[in-house]
Amino acid sequence: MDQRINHLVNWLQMKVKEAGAKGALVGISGGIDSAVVAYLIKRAFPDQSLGVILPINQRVEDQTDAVAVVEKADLNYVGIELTDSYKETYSSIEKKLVEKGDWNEETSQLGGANLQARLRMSTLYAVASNYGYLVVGTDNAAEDYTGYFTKYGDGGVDLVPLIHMRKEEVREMAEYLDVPDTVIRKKPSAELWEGQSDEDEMGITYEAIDAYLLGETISPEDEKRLQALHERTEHKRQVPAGPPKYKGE
Ligand SMILES: Nc1ncnc2c1ncn2[C@@H]1O[C@H](COP(=O)(O)OP(=O)(O)OC[C@H]2O[C@@H]([n+]3cccc(C(=O)O)c3)[C@H](O)[C@@H]2O)[C@@H](O)[C@H]1O
Ligand SMILES: Nc1ncnc2c1ncn2[C@@H]1O[C@H](COP(=O)(O)OP(=O)(O)OP(=O)(O)O)[C@@H](O)[C@H]1O
Ligand SMILES: [Mg+2]
Repeated sequence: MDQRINHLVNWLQMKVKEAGAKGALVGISGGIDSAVVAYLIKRAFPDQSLGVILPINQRVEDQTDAVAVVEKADLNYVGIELTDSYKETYSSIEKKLVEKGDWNEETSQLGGANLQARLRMSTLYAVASNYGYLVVGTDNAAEDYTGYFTKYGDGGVDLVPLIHMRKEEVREMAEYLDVPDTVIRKKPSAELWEGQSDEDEMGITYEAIDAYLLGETISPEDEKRLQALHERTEHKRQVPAGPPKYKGE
């Protein structure tokens, strides 16, 4: 495990150097993926790394866990409360679209959730530019395969060190790094609305996704679900599409 961690730490150092940047930061949610990245950037850049805690209607337990992570990782950190900014932006959008008679109540929960992720992304880039740091993402192999992230939200980052790691491998690394127990045992959640759970929303367990990624056989229903998620989100793993170059005249 030490070698695997060193491999990621060396890679982070190389990419930051290549970019001419000074260090790296990550958004800290109180969840396991960002906790592992917190420990990795601390190892890679002991004096040039930052954890950024960005609460939006966040449960107190998760904020406590986020602080426990940065303190245990000995990572420099800053907290920026985004609840009011989010509420103001969301309600301005809602007000105008209601006035226009175009407001779609059905898509509003997901629209609001993705706005939260994109507001965090914009904030992380503003903070990163202040320090001359790169923004490190937390997507793992299971989230990447299923497209379970917000395009240009939590998916809008510079580097993705965990991209080849199954959720189970993230957990193993978290245990090895001594991430706080409550964070390791917590049910994975994007926390974008009350009671949200990754597995409930995806309609498949991480265990099944991990097994599939390992080449093992999973139930036909799970495989069908996984393929549907993967295909539907292919656009998120690509650069934005443009038309073929016009060759006339
Ligand atoms: N074929 C296509 N080609 C090009 N673009 C396409 C497209 N289909 C949709 N789009 C665009 O993509 C948008 C949909 O993608 P997107 O905006 O990402 O939204 P969407 O995939 O609908 O929702 C994001 C999902 O990720 C989850 N999430 C978000 C954030 C964090 C976490 C977490 O685990 O912490 C999880 C969230 O709960 C939700 O299930 C559409 O509104 C459209 O603009
Ligand atoms: N309150 C928050 N403050 C700062 N960053 C956040 C916050 N909420 C989410 N993020 C960022 O969005 C990323 C995506 O969230 P996601 O839920 O997938 O990861 P996680 O919370 O670290 O782990 P888990 O998937 O097990 O919940 C987080 O890793 C973090 O970088
Ligand atoms: Mg989470």
